[in-house]
Parts: sequence; structure tokens; C-alpha cells
Amino acid sequence: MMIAETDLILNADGSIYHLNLLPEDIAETIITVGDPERVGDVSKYFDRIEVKKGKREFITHTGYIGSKRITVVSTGIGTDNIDIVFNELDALVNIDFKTRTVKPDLTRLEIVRIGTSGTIQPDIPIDSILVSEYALGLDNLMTFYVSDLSEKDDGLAQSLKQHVQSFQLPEPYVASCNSNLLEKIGDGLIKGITLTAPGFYAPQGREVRAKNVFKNFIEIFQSFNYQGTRVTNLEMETAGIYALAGILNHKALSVNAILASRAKLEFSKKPYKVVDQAIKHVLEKL
Ligand SMILES: O=P(O)(O)O[C@H]1O[C@H](CO)[C@@H](O)[C@H]1O
Ligand SMILES: O=c1cc[nH]c(=O)[nH]1
Repeated sequence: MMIAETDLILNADGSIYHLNLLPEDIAETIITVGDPERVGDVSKYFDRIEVKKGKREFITHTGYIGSKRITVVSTGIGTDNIDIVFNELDALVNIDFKTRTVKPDLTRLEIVRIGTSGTIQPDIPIDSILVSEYALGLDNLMTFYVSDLSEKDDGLAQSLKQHVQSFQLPEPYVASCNSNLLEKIGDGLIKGITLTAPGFYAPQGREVRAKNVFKNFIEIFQSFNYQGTRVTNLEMETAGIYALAGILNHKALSVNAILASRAKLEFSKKPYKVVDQAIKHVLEKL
């Protein structure tokens, strides 16, 4: 079936609407980062860069480390941006732009997020690196997609959902990482459940001047424990990444540089150093 011009929007040069990329511009191994400036912090480790393109907050560099071709793309902040980036990356490999049809042989991308995050657990230190085994989405992205996510809910997912809803928070969704990528990259990193929030301030329990409905937000998530498995950290993309990777059959893993300790009220004095450590760890393992 032909995909309408309004569903798959292409620019005049044939590139995809927001990412501004042609199918040949991306590798099958993709690193996503939130901050557009972090793209260069990753690609500076490439042996050579062959593509540098961008539009809005979506900056892309593609290059090689040895013979491995890697793309790094910035997503900006939030699962609404993940919606754009994941649908467009998938279209770049799995839609024939000339016929506007789905290709008969689908490509499975390997996608690793390198982002920043805050921990809620006192024993997880700032400046550590954490990999998300599971993600708990408090955002509403999955309201709009047909998926078998809730059919796949195991005891942990069901228990997480019950816990969240018992505090009158919105119904969440639970999605997990790709186990092959976890095996390949997770070695030596702290593992945990990442809470993906639809905002940085009240949706992560912060209060500056605007007041918070959920005064004990951090304690609500600290108090969850399912057979020793805990909610470990807060950020704004991982659940959307894991859920859309599942729907589109790509592999995904989220690696978090822990900059804030919400339990100890501390923030990193060397944020760029720990992000750089996370970048080097991922590039060495890929
Ligand atoms: O550092 P990045 O990758 O942007 O990730 C985290 O930082 C941003 C908030 O400051 C959110 O995007 C959050 O997920
Ligand atoms: O606390 C934090 C730190 C980084 N990013 C977030 O979303 N939250």
C-alpha cells in the first residue's frame, strides 16, 4: 500500500522531513543523544566522518570506527521527539521512498541512547553509569500506538503498574531493553528500572516556584520493590525508545550518566567527564 505524502513527508531533495536525511546517510548502528552538542562529543572518536547534516534539534553525524559504520543523532528532549526520530529512522531503512511502500526485507537497527539522568536511590552515586533493563513510561505516547506491550507484562510490570496507580499517578507503560545489547554493552554498569517522565520539574518531583501535586514523588518510587528489583533513575526518553523499538522491531538500549542524586540532593561537579566515560564505554563495546 502506498503511504500518503502527508504521512511520510519528504523534503524537496528526497530527505525525510525532520531529520533531513537520505536513506544512505545512516548506519545500522545508531547512537541517540538528547543534546545536539553531544553529537560531536561522540563523533570526535570516529576515525572518519562521512555525513554531517541537521535540521532543528536533530543533528546527525555518520562515520566509521575501524570498519564499523556508526550514526549519532540528537533527539532533543522528551518522548514526543522520540516519536519523530524513531519513525523517521525506521522509514529511512524500511520504506522505499520512490514507491512509498514498505520494503519486503526489513532492516533491524541497533540503537543505543547515551543520555543523562538522576538517581532516586541513595546507594547509586552521582557520576556512575547505569543501563536501563526496564523503563516505566509516565508519558502518554503509547496511548496512540497499537502494541502488544501490556500483553507482554510480566509480574514485575504488573506490580510496577499497580504501585504507580495506587498513588493516583497516570497509568504507565512498561517496556524492556534488548537483551543482546544489554549483554554486549551492560557489562560493568549498574542495572535498573528507569522512570521516563513527561517533564523535568513537577513530573520528576521537583519544585522551584510552581507547586507539585505529588509532594512525595521520589519516595513513591523509592518504595517500590519487586523481588529486590528497584526503580533506579529518572529521565525523559527511555520508555518511548524501548516501546517504539519493540513496535518497529529494532534493538534498543539506554545508557545513563547519573548526574543528579535526588536522594542526597547532590548534582555532579563534572557532568561532561561522566558523559564522556559513558560515550567511551559504549563505543568500546559496540
Ligand atoms: O541528556 P539527555 O540525553 O538530553 O537526557 C536527559 O536530560 C534531559 C533533561 O535535562 C532529558 O532529555 C533527559 O532524558
Ligand atoms: O535529574 C535528571 C537529570 C538529567 N535528566 C533528567 O531528566 N533528570
